[in-house]
Amino acid sequence: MLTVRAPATSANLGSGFDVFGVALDRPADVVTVERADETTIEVTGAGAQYIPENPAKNTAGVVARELDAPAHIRIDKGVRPSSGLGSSAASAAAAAVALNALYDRGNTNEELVRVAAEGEAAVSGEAHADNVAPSILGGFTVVRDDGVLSINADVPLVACLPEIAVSTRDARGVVPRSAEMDDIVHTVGSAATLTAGMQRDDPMLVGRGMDERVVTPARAALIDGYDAVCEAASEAGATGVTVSGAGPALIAACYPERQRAVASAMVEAFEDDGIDARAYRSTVGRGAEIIENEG
Ligand SMILES: Nc1ncnc2c1ncn2[C@@H]1O[C@H](COP(=O)(O)OP(=O)(O)OP(=O)(O)O)[C@@H](O)[C@H]1O
Ligand SMILES: N[C@@H](CCO)C(=O)O
Repeated sequence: MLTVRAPATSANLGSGFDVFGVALDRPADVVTVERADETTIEVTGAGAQYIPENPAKNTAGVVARELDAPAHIRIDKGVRPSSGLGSSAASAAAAAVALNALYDRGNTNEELVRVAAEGEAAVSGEAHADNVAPSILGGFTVVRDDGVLSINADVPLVACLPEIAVSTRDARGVVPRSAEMDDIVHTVGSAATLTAGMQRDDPMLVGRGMDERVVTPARAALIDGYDAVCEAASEAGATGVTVSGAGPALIAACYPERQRAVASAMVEAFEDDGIDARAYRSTVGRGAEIIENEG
């Protein structure tokens, strides 16, 4: 029996649609695996009632199939589904790390990112790896077709999760199919600024680098209260705010001394709009870890 904790993540960070991701300190999924003749899944925790236990429809079950590693899989959800905090990815990442160790498969973490992305494909229709990469590797990650980079960074973040659901499938449906050249140039400038900010542990550059004009406005329209929450976060000292993943969570960067105020301002702004919300204060966190191994 083996247990792995895999963290929530925030994908895109505005300018890095389907490319950038970052591991958060919390929340996290905890996945326990035991060898079995065929895969079965049991889900408890946040939003468990919305998550299929059929292995073909659960990201962890798809990972077990991809690794040819049948197991009884217990998923304790810390990351609520349809949150924009990489819920389906956290289970996929934890299962990949756990089953790779349980069956001694010897895959590298980079190989496990590809396996876990197949789990994501099963639920969202596309194998984007920008949540599973940081959930497995930790840090700030850059995913391309030809590989994945991970760098450690020390930048305070606030993820604010309102009590509304937006499915990744729906949020991918509103992404424009084309963009104007000046918006593309702007996005490249932002993405480079954000990457430099992560390298330098500079919250101002990270926040400025979140600015993006094509995907974010289309997604923001699906999130009640978006403009008011961004404004409140900025007034409280956020250096940048954007949609986390496919939403409805928002992610903000800030200096350490402003983190508490930014978190409160975001929650209050959602509440002023009649929407309950909670904030997670985080830094750029670690990736999936084995927390129990009973041989
Ligand atoms: N192990 C799992 N954990 C969570 N959701 C799962 C899992 N397996 C399948 N799903 C399904 O995946 C969907 C949730 O994934 P979705 O990508 O919409 O949310 P998310 O992972 O929180 O968002 P994002 O990718 O934007 O951060 C739900 O339909 C849920 O039933
Ligand atoms: N890059 C993905 C992350 C959500 O799974 C998206 O924004 O659709």
